Amino acid sequence: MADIIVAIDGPAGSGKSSVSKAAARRLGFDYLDTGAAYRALAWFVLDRDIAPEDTETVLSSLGAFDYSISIDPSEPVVMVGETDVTDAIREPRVSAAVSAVARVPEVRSFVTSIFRSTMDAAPHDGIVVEGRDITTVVAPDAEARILLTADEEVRMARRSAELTSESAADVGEQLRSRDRADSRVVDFLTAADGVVTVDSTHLDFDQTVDAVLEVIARETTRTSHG
Ligand SMILES: Nc1ncnc2c1ncn2[C@@H]1O[C@H](COP(=O)(O)OP(=O)(O)O)[C@@H](O)[C@H]1O
Ligand SMILES: Nc1ccn([C@@H]2O[C@H](COP(=O)(O)OP(=O)(O)O)[C@@H](O)[C@H]2O)c(=O)n1
Repeated sequence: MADIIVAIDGPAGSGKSSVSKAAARRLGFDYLDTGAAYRALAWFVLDRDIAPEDTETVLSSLGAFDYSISIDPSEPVVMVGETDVTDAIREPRVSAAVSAVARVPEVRSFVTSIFRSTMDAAPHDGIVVEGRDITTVVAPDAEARILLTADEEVRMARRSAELTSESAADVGEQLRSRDRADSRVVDFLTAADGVVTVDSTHLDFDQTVDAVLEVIARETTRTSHG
C-alpha cells in the first residue's frame, strides 16, 4: 500500500483532475480519478438501456459491472469489460446521467470499496486520490487532505475553454445543475475539520499545482512528526 495518501475534493471544473495528475507526476505518485468510476457506471447503465433513475435495476446490474482504471497519471485508461471507455465517459449524455447513479448509497459503498482496493494495491510511495468525498468518506485518514475550489464563473469559463461542441451557456448550465444535484448527497463545498482549502480563482494552472504541492509537503511533514 502507498505510504502517503493525498485526498483532494472539490466541485466540477475546480481543477481536481488536471492539478492532481500534475502533482502526482511531480511527486512520482500514482493517481486515482474516482469520478471516472461513477461516470463508467453511468455509461454502463446507459449502454444496457437502463434508466439511470431506476435504482433497483441499476443496483441489480452492479454484479456485471467489470470496471478497471489505470493509476498512471500520464496515461489514465478506463475500461468496462473489454471496452475502452476513457473518452466515452466524458460525453455530455454521461455527465447528464452520472448524478442519478452517484446519489444511491449502495452504489457509493460499492465503488468506495473498489477505490480502497486500488489504493491498497498502488505500487508507488504515494497516491493522489480526487473526487467529492475523498477527504471525508473514502480516505478521511489521508496524510494530506485538500479542498480545491474556484469561483463558479471561473470554473465555468475553464470548462468552456476546453474543446467542445457545446456552447458556453450549455456547459455552464450543465455544470451548475450537476453540482446542485451532487451537493445534495456530499458536501464538497466546505472544508471538513483538518482539510486545507486551496482556492485557485486567482491562480494560474502552474501556481495552483505549486500551491497543492506546498500543502502536501507541509501536511506530510506534520503527520510524520505525529
Ligand atoms: N488554476 C487554473 N487556471 C487555469 N485553468 C485551470 C486551472 N486549474 C485547472 N484548469 C483547467 O480547467 C479545466 C477544468 O479542470 P479539471 O481538472 O478538468 O477539473 P475537475 O477535475 O475539477 O472537473 C481544465 O481544462 C484545466 O486544464
Ligand atoms: N468521489 C466522487 C467522485 C465523483 N462523483 C460523481 O461523479 C461525477 C463525475 O465526477 P468527475 O470528478 O468526473 O466530474 P468533474 O468534476 O471532472 O466534472 C460527479 O458529478 C458526481 O456525481 C461522486 O459522487 N463522488
